[in-house]
Amino acid sequence: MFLHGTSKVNERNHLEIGGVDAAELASKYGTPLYIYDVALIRDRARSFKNTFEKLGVKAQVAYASKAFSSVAMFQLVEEEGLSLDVVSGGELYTAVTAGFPTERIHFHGNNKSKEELEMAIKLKIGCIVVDNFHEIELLKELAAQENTAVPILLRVTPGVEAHTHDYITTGQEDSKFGFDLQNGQVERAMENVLSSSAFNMLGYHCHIGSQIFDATGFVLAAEKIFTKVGYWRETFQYEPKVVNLGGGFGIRYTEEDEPLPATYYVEKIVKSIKGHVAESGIQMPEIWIEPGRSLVGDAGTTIYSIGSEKEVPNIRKYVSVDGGMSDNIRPALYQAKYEAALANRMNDKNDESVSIAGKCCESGDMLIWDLPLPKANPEDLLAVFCTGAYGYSMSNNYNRIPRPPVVFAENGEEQLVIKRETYQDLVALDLPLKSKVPQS
Ligand SMILES: Cc1ncc(COP(=O)(O)O)c(C=O)c1O
Ligand SMILES: N[C@@H](CCCC[NH3+])C(=O)O
Repeated sequence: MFLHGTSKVNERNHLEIGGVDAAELASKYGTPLYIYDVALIRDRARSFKNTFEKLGVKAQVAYASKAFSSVAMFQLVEEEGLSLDVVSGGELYTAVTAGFPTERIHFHGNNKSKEELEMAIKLKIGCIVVDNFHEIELLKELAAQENTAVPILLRVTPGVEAHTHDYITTGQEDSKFGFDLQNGQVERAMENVLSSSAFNMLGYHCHIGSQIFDATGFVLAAEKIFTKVGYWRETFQYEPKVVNLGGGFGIRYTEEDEPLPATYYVEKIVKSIKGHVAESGIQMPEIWIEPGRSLVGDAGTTIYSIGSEKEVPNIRKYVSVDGGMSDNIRPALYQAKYEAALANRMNDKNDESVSIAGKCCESGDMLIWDLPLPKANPEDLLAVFCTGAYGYSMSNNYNRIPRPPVVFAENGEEQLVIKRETYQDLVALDLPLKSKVPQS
């Protein structure tokens, strides 16, 4: 078992996060429950920011809010001086509700609606990351309507294969995202955008994928963009003020994962871009990045109660918990692996190997296969580590299971930042049937 950030085992043999006893939080708020180690999030944020500062590079670190978005989370991001990447009207609305400075918001997405774009323009957000030709046309219309020039980055697909799960790689040539670097799409987009008063083109964006464990892909993506920068300058008399290399920095879910510190990625990216800048003779652009998982992933822990068990003789023992793919779809979607321990019996000896089943009506709702664990009893608590990214944000109401609450813990204090959904919430949008069975 390995613990992250401020997590430790306290004198009661319980898991403690941010100085707060996780078992006590479970009894106060019920299970399942997500707990975030706020100090760890701050630490990660500062590490990205400070490295850029030390290297003397103008930068923006934008939290990719799809990893975990909530009003309190966005306020924490604002406190730490990061920018914010949103991908939908809903994330944008949450940011506004949190009072997040709109000029530090960047808007992504491969199919933003006209309404979403209008909302973003009216809010005067920092930039829209333009993904495709349809979006260029929508933005022209809206810019004219609002009588403004929209700050944009062009999302470029660099043709770089990130070594990660197929569903979370995005920079390869065959991708739904962005303008292809290889086949003239970027030039067509630039021609269009640079000749229009609707846009203030800040530069280029690319994102090669997620849960990546080396800097090579980022360096390669920068190289692919900069190979063309000279040509673009000649053709369009255009130099980027910003180069955004996206997110995707990997974290340690299990002992097999070997993540690199934020400093390493940032140093490699900055070194590579400085080299290209010197070679091409352009002004040093600002460097932007968009970490999501690496800011919040290992700061989150989910606490479940143990329930039923089933022994399949000579094959395996299933132990079920009171959540599952409704609060963590990653094992089912990406075969993602997690570590876990009994939160109320942390240092007890492991007696057996069990497989942790969720409570959803799906055979594929398995959270962890073959987990070494002490013999668990109903009402013991299972802590699944590293659920801070794409856990709550991808949670759902399958089987009409209410979403769990979220608690922030820091310096021995806790605060509830998202309430547990209720059964009333589940039916709040439902309307009764109008029609009646025809009478014969
Ligand atoms: C455009 C973009 N930026 C940033 C991210 C954040 O990625 P991660 O959470 O892996 O850092 C994503 C998600 O993969 C993304 O699609
Ligand atoms: N949701 C994914 C990552 C994709 C992020 C969005 N581009 C995960 O849980 O790993």
